[in-house]
Amino acid sequence: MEDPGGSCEVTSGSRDESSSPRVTPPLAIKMIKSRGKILGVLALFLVMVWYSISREDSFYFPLQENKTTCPVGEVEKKAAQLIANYTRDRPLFLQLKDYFWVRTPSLYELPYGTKGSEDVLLRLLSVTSYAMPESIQSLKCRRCAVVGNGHRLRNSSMGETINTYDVVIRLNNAPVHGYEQDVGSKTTMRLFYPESAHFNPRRENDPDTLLVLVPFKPMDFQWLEAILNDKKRVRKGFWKQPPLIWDANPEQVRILNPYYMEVTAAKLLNLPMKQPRKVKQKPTTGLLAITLALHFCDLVHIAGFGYPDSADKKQTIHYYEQITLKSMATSEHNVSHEALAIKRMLELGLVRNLTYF
Ligand SMILES: CC(=O)N[C@H]1[C@H]([C@H](O)[C@H](O)CO)O[C@](OP(=O)(O)OC[C@H]2O[C@@H](n3ccc(N)nc3=O)[C@H](O)[C@@H]2O)(C(=O)O)C[C@@H]1O
Ligand SMILES: CO[C@@H]1[C@H](O)[C@@H](O)[C@H](O[C@H]2[C@H](O)[C@@H](NC(C)=O)[C@H](OCc3ccccc3)O[C@@H]2CO)O[C@@H]1CO
Repeated sequence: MEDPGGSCEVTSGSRDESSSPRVTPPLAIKMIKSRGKILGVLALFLVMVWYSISREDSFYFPLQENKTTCPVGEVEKKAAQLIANYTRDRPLFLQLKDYFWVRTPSLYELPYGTKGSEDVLLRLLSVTSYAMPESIQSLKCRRCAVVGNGHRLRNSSMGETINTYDVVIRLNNAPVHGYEQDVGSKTTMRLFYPESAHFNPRRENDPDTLLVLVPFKPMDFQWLEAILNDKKRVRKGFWKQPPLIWDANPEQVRILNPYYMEVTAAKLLNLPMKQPRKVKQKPTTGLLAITLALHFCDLVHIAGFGYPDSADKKQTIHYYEQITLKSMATSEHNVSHEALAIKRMLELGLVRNLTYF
């Protein structure tokens, strides 16, 4: 008889092994085919799970983990293995009381301490705030994403994922406007120094973004004071012209505690706190931001970190502009040394990477 379905398959039967091959009815064929598909999908899923687990920088399931788990205490435990004398007791931002009432003398000058800058700080801290906003401080789980400015964010479609974190830390003048699909739009904190301040801060930040000044030299305080108190701007002493008009809400401005620069340099990069004049080396703002997150967050994921190979002269380094490693020739950073520090963090499971590294 002709197969009504028109496509009979010949299989080896199990009921009558000795007789000639059995003709399988169409329903059974469909079932076998769909079972095959299910098995295929399952196998693919298992491969993805295996791949995700085998790489410390899981990127298949960041959303789920980010949404459902709060690994309370894990960052502290692992960070203590990497950072000697690790403590969460130090305030993230400089506070007026340290310069007004107590005047705790700092051991170091900028960028590792505030020695010698007390007076300008007193003036600055009386016009800025220093507390962490309650909305951030009281988060049940501080899931943080630190977004580096690296080119590997370009066409990454990471924006939606990045926006799901409770705290999103961005750096310097890296734009979000026009890049939302790849880098997201939420910005909880932005770390910057005068030379890296965006000329249009309102466009690239949320109204409640904390604009965190990272002070590298005393002039950085002078710049902020002149802006906030509308004093005469000083043009000399900067390695690149910072904005002369900077339209930011003073209530959103904070000053980073140089303690975190000290920890990054001394504990993660083993840099001496006092360097000879000629051998100047300092951490990048990105590594500093990761250090900060390790002292504040319950979970730290990073994206957009990683420089091209030093031999690669053509590869652009940022997701938003066409410049190469050449632009960093006088930057005073050791990016391969930093890459090792980040790799150690990834290996420890202290941070996870949303892009590749
Ligand atoms: C010419 C120059 O001085 N460039 C420096 C720029 C520049 O001053 C600002 O972009 C403002 O224009 O700033 C730096 O950094 P930059 O602003 O380039 O990037 C911020 C942080 O992202 C990480 N990054 C960036 C690019 C890349 N391919 N891989 C990365 O991992 C780094 O951790 C980096 O810190 C800085 O502040 O650290 C470091 C750069 O050396
Ligand atoms: C996190 O560091 C920031 C950036 O990534 C660095 O490249 C930049 O380095 C500059 C360095 O800070 C400058 N030193 C001083 C004391 O200002 C150095 O100055 C040399 C100079 C001076 C005048 C005109 C041009 C160059 O220039 C470095 C950049 O080439 O520091 C950033 C934080 O400020």
